[in-house]
Parts: sequence; C-alpha cells; structure tokens
Amino acid sequence: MLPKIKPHQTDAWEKLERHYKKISETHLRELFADDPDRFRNFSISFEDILFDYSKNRINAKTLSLLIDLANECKLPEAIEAMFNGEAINETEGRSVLHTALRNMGNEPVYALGKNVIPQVQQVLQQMKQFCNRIHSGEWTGYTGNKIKYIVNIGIGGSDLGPYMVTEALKPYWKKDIEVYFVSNVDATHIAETLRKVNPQETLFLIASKTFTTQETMTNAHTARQWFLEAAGDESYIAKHFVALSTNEKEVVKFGIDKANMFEFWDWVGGRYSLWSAIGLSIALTVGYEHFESLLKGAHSTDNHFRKTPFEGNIPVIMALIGLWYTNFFDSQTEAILPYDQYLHRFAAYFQQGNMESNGKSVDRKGKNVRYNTGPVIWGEPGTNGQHAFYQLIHQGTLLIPCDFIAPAVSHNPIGDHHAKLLSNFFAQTEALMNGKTAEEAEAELVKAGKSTEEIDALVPFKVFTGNRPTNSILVKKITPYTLGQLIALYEHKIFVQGVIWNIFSFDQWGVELGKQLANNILPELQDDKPVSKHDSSTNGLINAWKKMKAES
Ligand SMILES: O=P(O)(O)OC[C@H]1O[C@H](O)[C@@H](O)[C@@H](O)[C@@H]1O
Repeated sequence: MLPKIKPHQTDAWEKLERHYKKISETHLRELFADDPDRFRNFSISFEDILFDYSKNRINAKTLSLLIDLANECKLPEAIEAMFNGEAINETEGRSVLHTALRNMGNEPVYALGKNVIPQVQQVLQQMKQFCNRIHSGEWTGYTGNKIKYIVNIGIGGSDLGPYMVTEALKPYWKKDIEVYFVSNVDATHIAETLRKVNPQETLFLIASKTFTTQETMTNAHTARQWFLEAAGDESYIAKHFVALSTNEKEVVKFGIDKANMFEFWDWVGGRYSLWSAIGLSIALTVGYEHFESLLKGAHSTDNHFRKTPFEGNIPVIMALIGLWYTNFFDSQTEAILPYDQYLHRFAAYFQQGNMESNGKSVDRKGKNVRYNTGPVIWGEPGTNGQHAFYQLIHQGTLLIPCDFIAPAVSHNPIGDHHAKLLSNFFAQTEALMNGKTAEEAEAELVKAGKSTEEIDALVPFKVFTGNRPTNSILVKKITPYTLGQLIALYEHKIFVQGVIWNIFSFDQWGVELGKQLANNILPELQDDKPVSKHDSSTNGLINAWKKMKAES
C-alpha cells in the first residue's frame, strides 16, 4: 500500500510556497553569477550519463525543501513498496513490477507473495531461443523461406515502447530483418504495411496485454485473412503468427497455438511493458543480446534509483524539479527534446508514460486533488523543433520546462554534422537561460546601422526574457544499455511524481469511457437510419456522415 499523504498539507509544501515568493523573480543569470560552482553543484554523473540541472530556477534551499517534501510524502517507503511487489496499483489490486523484468540477479521478487523471477527468466529464455531460430533460419515460413519481415500489431503500451526503441536502436538492426508497427484501427495503417511485406516471409506479433483491444484485434484479423488468402491453409498460421499477451484464453480463441504465446503478467503495466514479452519485436530486430543490454541498462538505473540518496538521485531530482514548476510556477506542460534523430519517438513514448500515468485528478483516497498533477508532455527532435515551435518556448507567455537530450558521439560521424547538432543543443539551453536584454538588443541594432527610430521600434520584439528552465542530459552514446538507462530514469521520474501527488499512477480508467461509447455507436453505423438518441452535435455528426457516405 502507498501512503496517502496530501502533499499540499505538508510542512515542506507550505515552506516551498513561501520560498517560491522569494525566489520566483530571481533570474538564472543571477543564480549563476552568485555561484561559480553552480554546474558542479547541480549536476549528477551516472555511468555514461551526465545530468545537468543547473539551468533551473532553484537554489540549494529549493532542493532541500523539495527533498523534505519527498520525505514527508514517504517516498522512501513508496520506492520499497514498488520494488517489493506490494499491490501499489490499488484500484486494480496489482503489484507494479516492471523492475523485476530487468532484474538480472537471482534474488526472488514477490508479486503478492509469489516469486516472479523464475517465470521472467523462463520467458526470456523462450524469447532468446525464438530469436535464434528466426535469425539462424531454422524457423521458416510456410514456403520454407526465412522470416524477413516482422510486423508488430499492437497499440498504446503494446506499440509505443517497441516502436520507439527499435527506431532508437536502428544502428543495431539485424541485416536481414525489417520491422513494421501497425497500431491504428484506420485500415490505412495495416493496408500500407501489408503492401511492403509478403505472406511467405512475414511474422506477425500480435501484441496485446488483454488481447481484447478493438484496434489490435481488428488489425490482427485483417492480417490473418490477408495471410490465409495467400497461404490457403490454417495450419500455416502457426508459422506466421505469435502472441505477446497475458491472456492465454483469448490468444487460443484467436487461433494462436499456446506454444506460440510469449507470456507476461498483470503486474506489468502496458506502458511499462517494453521490457517484457512485448519487447519481442525489439529482440528480433536488434538481436536478443542487445535486448538483454537494454534490460541491463534499465536495471542499473533501478539500482541507482533505489539506492542513491535523493540529493544525487537523477529520477528523484527530475521529478522534484518538474513538480516545482507544475505546482508552484503553475506551468502546465513540459517538452522532451532529443538531439538525436534516432530518438524521434522518445517524446511520443513518454507522452503515454506520463500522461496516462499521472493524468489523474482524484487522490489515493478518492477525493479531488487541489493542485496540478501530470503536465502535458510533447516534443520533437532538435534541430527540427527549433524551426517549428521553439519561438513560443523562447518568447511566448507560457513557462515550458524542457529536457534537452543528446549523445556525445553520433552513430553517423559524417563531416561536422554532429558538432553542428551539438552546437545547437548547447546554444539553446544557454539562450533560454540568459535571454537577451534590451541593452543587448539595442547594441546589436546599433551595430547593424539602424536609426534611433528603428531601434526604438524594434527593441521590444528583440528582447528575450530568458530565465526559461532546462535540464540537459548528455549521454556518451545511444547504445542499448544507455537507452535502457535513460528510459528507466523517466519511468521513475513519473513514479516519484505520482507518489508525491498522492495519485495512482498505474491504472488508466480514463481511457475507458471513449471505448464504451465507441462500442455503443458502432452498431448504429451499420445501417442508413438516422440516429436521434445522442446530443444534437453527436446526432448531427453521425447523420452527416451517413449522408456523405450515401452520396459518395
Ligand atoms: O496491450 P493492450 O491490452 O492491447 O492495451 C493497449 C492499451 O490500451 C489502453 O489504451 C490502455 O489500457 C493502455 O494502457 C494500453 O497500453
């Protein structure tokens, strides 16, 4: 059980409110001027990762009060409760043990009294053997050809993680394998994918924790039909369809042999499942040994998170800083900005990770919270974002804390690309911090030979207030191991914030209502009869659609 402490009623919160009034107007320029050691004092090295949080609107006092808040909210106890498999997902009565999936030791980990490590290791073995059979060519398709195409059919947590990771690890892809991800129920997604593959050499991974998700089941049935049209014989399905799921009954009902099922368990949340059998597409694409490195990296972060005092604990500091802006500066959004093209799905992945976990407004006692919880998460790789939306981050009215992530070494060391990329990475956080004063703007205009009139007119538009906070995460190189570390850092950040906000981070009841209503509406779309039982907008839209369809 997690403690049920209202954060805004703690001593630390009250002190933070007072402290906020003192420090909120202080400019980052001043904070740096006051402390020549600020970078050293506000950065943490963890193996090949450097986390610099010095460009934040905090001082030593802020940090110590935030850590007091974490302690008052019993974060240390909560961390142990999660790692020890207590049923901290209370609304579903489940443990939360994605950490056990990457626990490379042999020490038992219990989910509601049952040691899960033997089953975890057994499925890893199954994945390893399966990868070997596919890669060696021992496993063939129905015509005797090697498998070349992997198509993962899944959505949400059964799609975003493997998709993000396989993209991030493209330099490690096996030569003879191509991977595709189909998630959307829009037929375009499966249709466009099936155009790129052939039935003889394709392996479909039907990835669904519940094996009842409408989108995934619809796409899976379409893929099955497409396959059977070519293969002709149902007995060939066993060679081309495997399931990644917790629900054996539904898997068998779909027509997939139990032997072709890779199991995981209800104590793995969908958005934390890339470490489980859901990661099979990763292992097949980059090789099992690289998948194992990914797990090892995440495990090293788990140890860091569990054992490091909060002052030097990266996920805890990330969480506390985020919370400082969300709850005291009232900022409502955070951007994740990787300066690595391979990480182009990283922000999208943590959009689900964060927003599904901490997009809650009811506390652990079922009462409405009186403070902000999870922020809106978004982002795109640099430098593309710079030419699209950074204008608002630099000069808009919103305060948007940003995480800048970059590898020190590129997988593609061509010419001076990487130096140019990183010059932008360094420059942006510097610019966001320092801004540009009116005097500086004026001096530039004078130098450009502008008249006094022009200068007076232009200066207000050329001013950057600065004081816009950023974290910088510099990673030596994006490898399976460091990627595993990085993902786990963000996972634990989410956990820490959820604990302090006194919400349940591991359920997602908010996705249910839309699903229910779609299921109600679907039968109404089967005929031409006008509908009238909804509100006027919904009726109007459905009836307009029926008319357009009839006319087309
Ligand atoms: O893996 P499944 O069961 O198909 O679920 C896919 C997704 O469905 C819902 O949107 C949520 O529950 C997500 O958390 C989940 O990831």
